[in-house]
Amino acid sequence: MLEIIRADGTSEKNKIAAMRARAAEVSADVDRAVADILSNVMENGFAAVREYSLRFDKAEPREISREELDAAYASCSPELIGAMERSAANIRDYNEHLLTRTMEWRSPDGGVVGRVVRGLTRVGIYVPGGTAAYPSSVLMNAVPAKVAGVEEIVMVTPPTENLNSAVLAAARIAGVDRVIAVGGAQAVAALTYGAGFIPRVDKLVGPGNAFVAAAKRMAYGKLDIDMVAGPSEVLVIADGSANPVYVAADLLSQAEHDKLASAVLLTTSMELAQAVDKEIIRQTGYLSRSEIMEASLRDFGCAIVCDTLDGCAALANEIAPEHLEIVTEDPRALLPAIRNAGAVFLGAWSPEPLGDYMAGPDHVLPTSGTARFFSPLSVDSFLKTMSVISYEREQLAPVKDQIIALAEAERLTAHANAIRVRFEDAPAKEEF
Ligand SMILES: NC(=O)c1ccc[n+]([C@@H]2O[C@H](COP(=O)([O-])OP(=O)(O)OC[C@H]3O[C@@H](n4cnc5c(N)ncnc54)[C@H](O)[C@@H]3O)[C@@H](O)[C@H]2O)c1
Ligand SMILES: N[C@H](CO)Cc1c[nH]c[nH+]1
Ligand SMILES: [Zn+2]
Repeated sequence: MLEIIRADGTSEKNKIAAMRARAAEVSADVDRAVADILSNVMENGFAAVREYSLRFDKAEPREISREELDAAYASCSPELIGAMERSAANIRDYNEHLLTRTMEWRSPDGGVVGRVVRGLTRVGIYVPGGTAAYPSSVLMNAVPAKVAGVEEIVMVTPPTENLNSAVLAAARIAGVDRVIAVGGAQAVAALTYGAGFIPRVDKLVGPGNAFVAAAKRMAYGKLDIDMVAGPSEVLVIADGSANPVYVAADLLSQAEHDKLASAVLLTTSMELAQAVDKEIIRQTGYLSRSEIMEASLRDFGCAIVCDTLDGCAALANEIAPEHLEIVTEDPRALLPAIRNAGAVFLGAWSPEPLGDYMAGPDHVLPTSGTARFFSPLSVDSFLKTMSVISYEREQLAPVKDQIIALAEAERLTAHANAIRVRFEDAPAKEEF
């Protein structure tokens, strides 16, 4: 059941504010719990990680062996392996197109300048596994890291029944170096401080529930993070031409992730909003995770009927959703009006699950309004760059006086000296 609101300048703003307030209420409780977990692991190391793992997931943290990965791969059906290989190939191709390459060129002074690109050394990837198994998230995290040339990829995921053979096979396909069965905020803490056999990493990426998202946010500074990728969200902008069956299905596809997931319809057609509501009830009737979907639609779902598509776009930019579908007569025409979204899906044949599993762009995307400033996970998330400067005497000579003038303006005489000594009659090397 979807609450339908007619936009009048106030009602829709109140609804958005109420959804935000509800999310903030949940996250205040979560933050308190996560702060305790982080400080306990910092003080007590692996013993604390183990205690939380037993408490929340009823299992010991452990490392998965190469043999287990091979056996898991062998036990998957050829169809599933084929689907994962194709998904991995599309993610690889997409990220190879994006890859920032090392570049060197001559500056206006004639010296050589440039930027060399390096993959990060050791990266942690978080693969969720509390209420569902996510082999696709293994690929979406690890393949871009591989394209970037990361030296060591350490994957963590909760030690639950969701750590199944598809997840392990995906790790093998993507070339993950180590798989450790540990999840939640305790996994984030272990990768932040190092705990027993769980190594400290330079950067931690990947989505997770509210506990994981809060832990990453709090750990930032001790390690780098990609973004806050928490409970899933979808926002559909549709006009009267949209098929309500498809729109309802797409909203439900994200509502099923989590009771904290959000699914919102912005439309110019009251008839469509009502038809989508009916469809949601019909489709929820035969889908398996109806309890989760009903809770997320109740607390974080609604349909808002606006006067114009530009009005829909303005509201969407304010919400800054993780996924934004545009299902209108001319979807591309609305794209220039969109500024804030993790990923935009154009038209009825680009449903959100296409992006979750296959198209190539990442499904690890910013949530909770952070698409205002965060970008999707990609090869860029795993790269760093260093600049390179290489001048010869004849290129340094014409700019020496200006460097000295700048150094003297800053009263940094040693800086000026380092230039000056090169152009004075210095003692010959042998005299030292
Ligand atoms: N944004 C994205 O790119 C993206 C992609 C895939 C999934 N998701 C989201 O990831 C989330 C996956 O959540 P999940 O729960 O299935 O798996 P998860 O691995 O993120 O979280 C499970 C962990 O949460 C911890 N936990 C559970 N209850 C706790 C409590 N009361 N106190 C402390 N810790 C607790 C447990 O340790 C458990 O291991 C969903 O919200 C889904 O929407 C997001
Ligand atoms: N929609 C999720 C990102 O919010 C990603 C995902 C994985 N599997 C299915 N969906
Ligand atoms: Zn999804």
